[in-house]
Amino acid sequence: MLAEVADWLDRRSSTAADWPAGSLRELKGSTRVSVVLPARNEERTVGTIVSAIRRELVEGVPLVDEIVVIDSRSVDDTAAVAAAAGAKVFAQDAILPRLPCLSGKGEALWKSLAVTSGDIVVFVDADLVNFSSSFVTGLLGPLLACPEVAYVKGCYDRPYHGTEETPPAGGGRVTELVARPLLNMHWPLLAGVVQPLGGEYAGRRSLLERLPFVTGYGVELGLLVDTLELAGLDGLAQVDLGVREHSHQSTEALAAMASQIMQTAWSRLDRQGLMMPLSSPSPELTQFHREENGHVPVGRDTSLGERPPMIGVREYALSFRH
Ligand SMILES: O=c1ccn([C@@H]2O[C@H](COP(=O)(O)OP(=O)(O)O[C@H]3O[C@H](CO)[C@@H](O)[C@H](O)[C@H]3O)[C@@H](O)[C@H]2O)c(=O)[nH]1
Ligand SMILES: O=C(O)[C@H](O)COP(=O)(O)O
Repeated sequence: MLAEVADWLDRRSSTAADWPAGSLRELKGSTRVSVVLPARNEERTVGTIVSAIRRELVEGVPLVDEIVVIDSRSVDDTAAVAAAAGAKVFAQDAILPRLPCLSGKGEALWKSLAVTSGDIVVFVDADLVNFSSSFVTGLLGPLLACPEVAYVKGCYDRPYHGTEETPPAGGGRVTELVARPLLNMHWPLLAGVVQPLGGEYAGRRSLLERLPFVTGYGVELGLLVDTLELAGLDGLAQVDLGVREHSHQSTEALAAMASQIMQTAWSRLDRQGLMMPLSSPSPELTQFHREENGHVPVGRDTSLGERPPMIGVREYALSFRH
């Protein structure tokens, strides 16, 4: 690990316990805070998360000014459950309706910037099964306390199939097998980020609106690399949020996520002119299903788009805000 990274870890690490809600109230002053949950078919978990934030950080210690759920083409009751719990709910495809609709989590996050008004935007996945409002306060702490910090990434332990004999660990398969090796290879300054793909992070609007967002699952890697470029390592902070449990996708589905993350890394390297002699990566992923007659190839499209910095569409976005 580079000496700068060790130094950054010393200076820019904290834990959620360092930022109790009461202590943030004064630091918040007139800063507006939005919490955004991107949600696709999360009716089982989204209500509990929204309710906890509303109860503890809107009605309790007033730190959060709005809770927004971006309904990402759910076919279940996500939107109704989130609204009943007290969130403002927007259908992803109804935001900025004059733009062609793209799909994916990154698209949901990018569009959230058009319908929220917080100076700070906190992103929380809607599939967490052990959510605590300290996830939000932990992410807010460094941003409210330290003007040089523009982006805060959560980190945690990630249980996966834990049993009594084996301690619960081993989650974050794409993180460990794809994202971390990629970052260490090409962006060693980001080697200190414990959970580069984690869905819980917060940023200042002034930064987020200047960043492009890839539309799919590459969004976290893209934001991290682009934040490093725009704000420098010192613009980033990391907060230990404890333990995170979420619903796991199949290995087959995670291969598509891995493909999108690699395409995002490629696009950032290409932007620096490093990939010039190589042809663009193919977004087609061939996987295999075992059938009676052997392994049958199945093609999966893992292509993803990219939205420009929201600041470029700000005027249009403002006219859409409620
Ligand atoms: O098209 C989509 C897909 C997902 N989601 C939501 O995004 C969140 C995370 O998606 P999920 O499918 O649960 O991703 P994970 O398997 O948990 O993937 C991890 O790695 C991804 C890639 O970096 C990150 O985007 C995730 O936040 C992180 O938890 C959840 O609330 C989803 O409902 C959408 O809103 N739209
Ligand atoms: O971040 C990741 O690597 C993916 O979300 C997969 O996580 P899991 O291995 O815990 O399901």
